[in-house]
Amino acid sequence: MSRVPPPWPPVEVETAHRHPDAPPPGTKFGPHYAHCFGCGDEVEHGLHLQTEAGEGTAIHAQFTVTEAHQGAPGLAHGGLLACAFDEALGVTVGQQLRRPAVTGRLETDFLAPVPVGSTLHIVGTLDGIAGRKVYASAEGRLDAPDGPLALRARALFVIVDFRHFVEHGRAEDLRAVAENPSLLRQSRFDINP
Ligand SMILES: CCCCCCCC/C=C\CCCCCCCC(=O)SCCNC(=O)CCNC(=O)[C@H](O)C(C)(C)COP(=O)(O)OP(=O)(O)OC[C@H]1O[C@@H](n2cnc3c(N)ncnc32)[C@H](O)[C@@H]1OP(=O)(O)O
Repeated sequence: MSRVPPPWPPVEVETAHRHPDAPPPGTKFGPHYAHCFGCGDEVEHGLHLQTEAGEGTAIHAQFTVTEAHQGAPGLAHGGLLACAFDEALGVTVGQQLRRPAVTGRLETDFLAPVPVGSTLHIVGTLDGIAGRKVYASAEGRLDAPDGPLALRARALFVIVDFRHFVEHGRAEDLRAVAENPSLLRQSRFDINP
């Protein structure tokens, strides 16, 4: 099987520029939602991905693989690694463009096994924008920002209206957020605008 990936981005794009209000490099973001599996601080066995703004459109993210994240004995489950990239790239798009967006497509190349106890260092960047379509990609390295390359991911995010979340979210969870807005750890998401 050829390992040569198809052209990326797959369509003609404009350069994606960071929004003037995007936080400066070094800003730590914290979780965006307490119950988010990728970053939430109230999800016991979640990924607890830590994210921080980088230069340009980059985001730096890290998470440590725990026993709860195993697929094979002592190795991270591939789906959870893909989840980490979904989250990291979602933060890249959300924070650098300051627009709500959801994942339309996510592809992941698993280049090396990721053992329990290792810390994955992810860098995500924006690759271009075409209307509502935002293309972003990321690399993940083992145990150090310049450690061995373990994963690569590419994703299409689609910019949506905030109504997307209100119309599709389960009513009791939306109610819980309305009653306790601090569950949205970053107050930018207003579920009742
Ligand atoms: C002031 C604001 C500040 C914000 C600050 C933010 C701070 C917080 C930071 C960060 C937080 C975020 C962290 C989250 C991280 C995790 C993210 C996730 O896991 S998201 C959940 C999983 N994804 C879904 O549940 C989507 C489910 N899918 C849908 O709802 C729809 O399919 C949707 C919205 C993706 C598209 O539906 P349509 O009806 O709106 O639009 P259509 O026309 O179908 O698609 C638009 C374009 O995209 C292409 N497209 C869509 N899906 C595609 C695909 N799979 N492959 C290729 N192209 C696709 C289409 O072909 C179309 O392209 P053409 O405009 O015609 O050129």
